[in-house]
Amino acid sequence: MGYQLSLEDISVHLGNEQVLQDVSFTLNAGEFLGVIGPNGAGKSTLLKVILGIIKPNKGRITPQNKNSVIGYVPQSRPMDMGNTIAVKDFVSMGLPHSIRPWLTKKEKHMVNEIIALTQIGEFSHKSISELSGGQKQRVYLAQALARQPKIMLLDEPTSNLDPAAQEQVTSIVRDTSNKLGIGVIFISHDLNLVSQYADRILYLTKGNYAIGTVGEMMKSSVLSQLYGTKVEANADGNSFHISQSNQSEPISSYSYNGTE
Ligand SMILES: Nc1ncnc2c1ncn2[C@@H]1O[C@H](COP(=O)(O)OP(=O)(O)OP(=O)(O)O)[C@@H](O)[C@H]1O
Repeated sequence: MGYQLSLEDISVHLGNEQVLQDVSFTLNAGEFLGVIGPNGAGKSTLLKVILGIIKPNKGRITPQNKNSVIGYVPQSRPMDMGNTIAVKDFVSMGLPHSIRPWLTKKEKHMVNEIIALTQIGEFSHKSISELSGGQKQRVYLAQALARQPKIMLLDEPTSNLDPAAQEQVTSIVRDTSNKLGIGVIFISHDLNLVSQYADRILYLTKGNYAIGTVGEMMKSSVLSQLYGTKVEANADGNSFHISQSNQSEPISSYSYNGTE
């Protein structure tokens, strides 16, 4: 059946706010879960709870002691300007700790496989500071994969990237998840992007959430509950236009190629 991560009735209060309330879901092996929601909804808090950085006020995550199986990819940002480490060495730094200053044949083989999977071979001898934003994100992904994680948490890994690079990074994550059976939690502000790749979508708003396939999530009843106002979703072929009943302009429109 593979590795599963289960959250049961997770609630988190921060300051005076109820950020997460009774959130429950199971992430299956090889599943890609897209997490969307407005600013401050609790998306990063959810990842921090899974990472064990924030202790929930209520609820339980199983299995416990899971840090050795988690890979983490941060938000893309202009950084590493002075990072002169070669890409290949940077990826190798993700390997589980070893006191040896060299790589075994098996480790070298694994690093090469990951480099191929994340499509970073053509610049693997360059230094990090010479790469574009999209190339860097693939390198971070590769380093996280070197830990041989069972699940990957990605916190807006495609923000600040151009549309082509966003597509490339997300599709590589999808392929990797399929090939290695890794469960993925992928935070994004871009419903268009994640709905093309995700098996399920978790939509968070402060203190509320819904989870389901893209088709399930786009039902008027689900959206109305999340936005706290009546929302109409009209399906015309492969696209949806979501508009608030009292406004003429759609608040969100998107297309997707998924099937229900
Ligand atoms: N350490 C903290 N103490 C008090 N409140 C906090 C703390 N960390 C986060 N919060 C609050 O919790 C809420 C959720 O924050 P979180 O960063 O999880 O949201 P998010 O959905 O990831 O937002 P964004 O899309 O802006 O990244 C916000 O209202 C934030 O102000």
